[in-house]
Amino acid sequence: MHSPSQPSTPTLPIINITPYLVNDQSPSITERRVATSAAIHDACLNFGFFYLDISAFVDPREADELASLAREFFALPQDVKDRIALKNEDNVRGYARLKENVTNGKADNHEGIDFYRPVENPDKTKPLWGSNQWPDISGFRERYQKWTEKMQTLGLIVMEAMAVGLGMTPEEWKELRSQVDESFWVMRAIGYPPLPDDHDGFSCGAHKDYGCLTFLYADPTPNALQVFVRDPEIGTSADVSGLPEEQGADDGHWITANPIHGCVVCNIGEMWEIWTEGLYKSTLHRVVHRGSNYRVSIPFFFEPNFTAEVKPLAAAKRIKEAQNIDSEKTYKPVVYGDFLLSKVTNNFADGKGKYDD
Ligand SMILES: O=C(O)CCC(=O)C(=O)O
Ligand SMILES: [Fe+2]
Repeated sequence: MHSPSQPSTPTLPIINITPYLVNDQSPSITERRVATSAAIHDACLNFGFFYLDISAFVDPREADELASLAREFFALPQDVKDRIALKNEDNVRGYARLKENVTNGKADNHEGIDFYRPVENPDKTKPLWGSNQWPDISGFRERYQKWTEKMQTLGLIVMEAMAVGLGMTPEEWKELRSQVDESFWVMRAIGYPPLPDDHDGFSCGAHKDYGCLTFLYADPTPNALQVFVRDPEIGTSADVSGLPEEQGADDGHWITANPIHGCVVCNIGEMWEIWTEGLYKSTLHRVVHRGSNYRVSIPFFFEPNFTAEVKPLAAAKRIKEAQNIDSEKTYKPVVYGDFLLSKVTNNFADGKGKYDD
């Protein structure tokens, strides 16, 4: 029970995507779609995070299988895992050892494999332009590739639901869709051994996702993912030490986002901040896994096309004007591929990790 002086901990909304899956234009479905879109809009305004019930879209056992395959890979001897090391390729596709990635200056207590959208004419000497490296485990590549296809379809579905939530016209949605229909996606399989008490850092340090939409599947391990909820009323009770000032200045606190079977955790990345000129904010999150088991998570990052021009949307401007919301800062348009390239190259030069700004 909460004492009267303690604010109750908010929980992230659970939103079911089913109304957008059925091919039916009846008034009742339209009504349900509008309600789904309104719920996503509210979640993006208030949290930047929500649970998306996708059990009508994929069999949850498919995701469980991905986690088992990842577990099988992470259990291999170090030298076998290193055969698909990042440095064999373009430095972004492949395996990173435990503590290899650094966030906010501290080593992350996880290992992982990253896959990106395949490119035409791969050339591993060019940043981001290499080939994916697949573990030599039966069924791994096939199952993961199937997941990337499903998550790309889901990405377009959720984008459409968001377009409706923002009141976009069909023409505006068509234009936005053309910026994300060949998503330069990233998929990651992450393995988290328990965080030792004396580790100076986190399982995954606090960061915002930089792209468009993240669909995170995680195994059932509780008390691992934490989400920073802004709340100017409460003031900061959060440990934001070690964060860059622009990330640590907000008032709020950390809440735990435990996995819900049949759902992925969905959050918005910084491209949505540009599209909406800050109406939707991407939200800090981190992983603190102190349990005794080995945790596996599989985030899929649905990103804009490499050539997408990400610029403020008229629909978001209309909402801001109607509600007299001023922009706190100006959001400069970016070409997504250029943004990603400069992030990847700067980060290598500065010794920063993939989660750093
Ligand atoms: O493992 C998790 O729960 C979160 C991982 C994450 O935030 C990321 O890879 O961007
Ligand atoms: Fe993240």
